[in-house]
Amino acid sequence: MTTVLDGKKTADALMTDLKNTVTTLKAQGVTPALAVILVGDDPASAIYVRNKHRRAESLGIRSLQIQLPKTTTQAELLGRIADLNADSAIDGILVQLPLPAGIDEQAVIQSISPEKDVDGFHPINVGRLWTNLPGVVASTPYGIMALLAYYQIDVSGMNAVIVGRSNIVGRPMAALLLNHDATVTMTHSRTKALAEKTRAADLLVVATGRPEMITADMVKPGAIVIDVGMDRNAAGKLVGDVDYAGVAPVAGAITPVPGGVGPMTIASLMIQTVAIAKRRVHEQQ
Ligand SMILES: Nc1nc2c(c(=O)[nH]1)N[C@@H](CN(C=O)c1ccc(C(=O)N[C@@H](CCC(=O)O)C(=O)O)cc1)CN2
Repeated sequence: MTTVLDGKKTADALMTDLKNTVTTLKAQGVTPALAVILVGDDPASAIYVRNKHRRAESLGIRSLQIQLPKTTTQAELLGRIADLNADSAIDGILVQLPLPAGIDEQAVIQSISPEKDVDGFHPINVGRLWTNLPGVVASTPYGIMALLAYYQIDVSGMNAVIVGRSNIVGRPMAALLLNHDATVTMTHSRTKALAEKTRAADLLVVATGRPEMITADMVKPGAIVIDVGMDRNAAGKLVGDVDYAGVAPVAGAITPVPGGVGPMTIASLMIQTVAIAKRRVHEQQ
């Protein structure tokens, strides 16, 4: 029997506990606060930002949504970030990606204070992750680890294969799995004989943006398959990077799309915003 790793159910369960933590923090005089900057009018980004805002409000987290026009200059954006860096009532800052052409993504990420970089994209937080030191971790890989933990899946000693080497998912996922004692293989668009590698995986994490590219013949029977993709197929249906109908009967456990990794990404953002805010309690004392 294949286990469906239900990200929506898991996120809801984790958020119930987090809401209690927020209530306790507020009683101690700290209201966690998250600032999300959206530049431009990308429709998918607008939905993700709205969902982040709704989730934050439902938990009692103060949510600042900063919507800037697509004509915003890099200097203007850096100015807004500098103001948020200096605001002691703001715990987490994130700039929704992708950014409009003409804005240097790395310059923007690096302008966010590493202590408030709730996306975990700042090189200081990336370095902390790769040296297995405490720090903020990118929300999607963090959420995948939380989902595996919820289903009591211990990755220690597993052969983990990651397909995709993005800064948002593939690379931080590799570091997290390594930190949890998995044996990690990174693959990408230039990898030769990809199917040979994916078939060796006890745990397969796919984040390529190529709709339904992982087919049943590429998966070891019983493997745990994590699908980070969110694509539209030719018929316009929302699908992942994994051919769910073909792969689910082969896999031991699999995430659906939608309702798998996506909800865990937003839950992780909330968890890490609250974790940053907790530091303020100690600073106050
Ligand atoms: N600054 C950031 N930008 C982006 C990130 C990020 O972590 N930080 N990740 C993605 C977008 N993203 C969050 O920002 C995100 C994407 C998808 C979902 C989600 O819940 N998806 C649903 C399906 C939604 C639909 O129906 O369209 C699901 O999988 O069930 C949450 C967050 C890129 N940018």
